[in-house]
Amino acid sequence: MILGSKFILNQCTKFFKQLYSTSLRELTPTERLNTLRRMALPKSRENPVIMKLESPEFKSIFTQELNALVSLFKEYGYEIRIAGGAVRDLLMGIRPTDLDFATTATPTQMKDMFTAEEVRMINMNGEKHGTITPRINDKENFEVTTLRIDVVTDGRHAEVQFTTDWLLDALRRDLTINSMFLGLDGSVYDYFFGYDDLQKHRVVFVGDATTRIQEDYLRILRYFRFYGKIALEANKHDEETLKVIKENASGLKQISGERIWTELKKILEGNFAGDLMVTIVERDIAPYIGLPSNVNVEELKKVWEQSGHLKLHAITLLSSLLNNQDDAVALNARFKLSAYERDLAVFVVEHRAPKLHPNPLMPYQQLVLKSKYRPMETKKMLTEVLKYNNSPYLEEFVKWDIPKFPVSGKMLREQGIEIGPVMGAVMTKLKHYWADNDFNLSAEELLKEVPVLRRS
Ligand SMILES: Nc1ccn([C@@H]2O[C@H](COP(=O)(O)OP(=O)(O)OP(=O)(O)O)[C@@H](O)[C@H]2O)c(=O)n1
Ligand SMILES: [Mg+2]
Repeated sequence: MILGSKFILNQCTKFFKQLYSTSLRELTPTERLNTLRRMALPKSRENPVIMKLESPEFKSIFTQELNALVSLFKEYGYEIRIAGGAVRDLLMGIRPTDLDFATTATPTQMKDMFTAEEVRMINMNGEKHGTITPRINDKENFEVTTLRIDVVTDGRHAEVQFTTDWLLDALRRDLTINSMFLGLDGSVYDYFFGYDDLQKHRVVFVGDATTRIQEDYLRILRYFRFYGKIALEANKHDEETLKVIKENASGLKQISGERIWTELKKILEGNFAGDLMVTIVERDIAPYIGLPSNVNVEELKKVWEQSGHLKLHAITLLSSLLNNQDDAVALNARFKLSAYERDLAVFVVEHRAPKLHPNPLMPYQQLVLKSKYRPMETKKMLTEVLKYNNSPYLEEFVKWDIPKFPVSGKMLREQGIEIGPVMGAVMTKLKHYWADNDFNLSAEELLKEVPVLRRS
């Protein structure tokens, strides 16, 4: 029985590969749809409606505006359903953050309909790929995308053909768990056993994994992100999927650093982040996403094991792979990090080596006042450093209030120092002196040092 189903699966996979070796582009539009459908059928469910959803999360998505949108499509005789991520989330009992809609109406049909009904449409950039965004009652926007197949993909951009076949739109999606539709009456349409995979906590591509990945190489990272989201155990990957991922990893080179970082960050913030990063490194994916070729995977393993429970910032965990500050600078060049993320990467690498002092927190407290960043920001970054090291003093450091520097500008003016660069320089030196003396000096004691510091 098991052998039998494996045989069928292999045959299907062969068939998929054969088809994609002759480009879809060479076929006529009708031939394309027919061929894809023929290919998909053996892997799909005969009756796609698997249940009726009635959960409170589902009910909570209905607003007056959504009801108006749905009535409009009904009136004009077009089908509309919720698609992809939101269906997955609802089936997991999660209220989705955003809803994507799919429809049998073409973009032109939608435009005609909304124009006739005097519904404003915004952001027409998506039209080429089938997306129209009506704004209902001047209150709520809905992204509605025409069912489509991807005719040509270069791994980043798609040339699309519209269709009214729901199965084919499901087939072009990345993972089975992301390929379901939800009718507004609660009917769940699941062509590729996404619900079964969700229940089994399995992350697998729709149809042929190679094809799905080559349509958009970012899907490699999406695989790991969704693994973190739905799997129950750290390292229970489908070996065949990992093999295909490894074979295609070099395609990630052509994906923009910003897109990679958006995805990678979510992996680093999710479940099993450290384990997933280890897999990413061990399957030789790291160099293609802009990580150094000689990443320190042992350090990552150590940090994950000791500090994984501490909710590390994505950058903190990622920094464990970096060998030095140059690596952090290179990472920023590829990922276009935010200013804080960039500073944090450099800072963690610079300060992660334990600092020895009879009073273990003192070097960190001193640094808060002495670093080039503002004290609050330095404290935040140092908290990450202490988490990185799973320091027993973490809690104490977080609770520590940054002491108020006792000397004011007015006091310095009374010492004959003019407002301006000289005062700034003296103030900084005084602050360092104060920190170096463990914050124990009073204003008078500090002011005594002014003439000395002025000369130095
Ligand atoms: N590279 C991609 C990106 C998206 N999709 C499809 O488009 C849907 C919406 O994409 P997106 O919003 O990026 O992801 P979600 O699955 O909705 O996840 P999230 O909750 O993070 O938004 C996905 O569910 C999937 O069906 C895809 O097939 N391939
Ligand atoms: Mg989404």
